[in-house]
Amino acid sequence: MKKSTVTIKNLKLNKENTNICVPVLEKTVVEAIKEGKQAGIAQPDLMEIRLDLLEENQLGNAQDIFIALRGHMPYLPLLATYRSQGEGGNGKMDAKGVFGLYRAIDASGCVDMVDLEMSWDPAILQEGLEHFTQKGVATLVSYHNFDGTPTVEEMVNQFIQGEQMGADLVKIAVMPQSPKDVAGLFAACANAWDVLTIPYVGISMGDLGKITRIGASTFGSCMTFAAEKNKTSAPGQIETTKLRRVLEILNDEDDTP
Ligand SMILES: O=C1C[C@@](O)(C(=O)O)C[C@@H](O)[C@@H]1O
Repeated sequence: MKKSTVTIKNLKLNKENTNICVPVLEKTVVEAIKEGKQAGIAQPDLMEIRLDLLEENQLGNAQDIFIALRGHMPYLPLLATYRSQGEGGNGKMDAKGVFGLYRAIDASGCVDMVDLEMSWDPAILQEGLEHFTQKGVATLVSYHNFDGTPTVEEMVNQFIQGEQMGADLVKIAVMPQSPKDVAGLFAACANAWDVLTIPYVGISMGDLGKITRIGASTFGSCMTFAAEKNKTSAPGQIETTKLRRVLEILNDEDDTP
């Protein structure tokens, strides 16, 4: 059953609310715990642990990051992401390996959401979606293109595909080559507003696309990725506290003179 709002703890993910997600990008479990606690001070709405950036010998203990951060910030939803090299990350494992890693980490009981790439082997992607749905872990199906921006129609189709696969949320992050591409991403989100039931995330990356990290709230994108100072996981990310301020100005109904 498709839901228009995904609720995790006090967080509501839907097109009426834009939430700030801050990624943790460290090489070791110890550093990731330290950085996660530090990033939590700016009070993001969600935290993403980028497992693909951990050194390989750290992956066996990756669940300790989730356990420690849950203990430190019990209210904060945690997203597990292993971004493959093909989609702009550092991950070398195939979909089967990533599914296994997510399952191992989920044994901690501290994972609220997992990122599954649309480019995964379809059978494993389906298995992953069913497995985590059954476990009550939210599934975010994602598509990234660091080279360019597909047509509006293609992006809308990707949103629709994510919903049809049975994901709880769907995300696309694309690279603009022109202002027209940025407008295209906004157009795809505006269309998703009408045709999609599940919550969605749309990002146009780089300096050119920065406006989409702010304008997300106007176009129904339920999540925008921010960064700790000098710790961006993708080009164009804005610092958490600065982004929060801008979103507050945009969303403050009493602020119009
Ligand atoms: O998918 C995304 C979005 C992102 O690529 C961005 O552009 O903000 C950043 C990644 O950490 C995250 O997994």
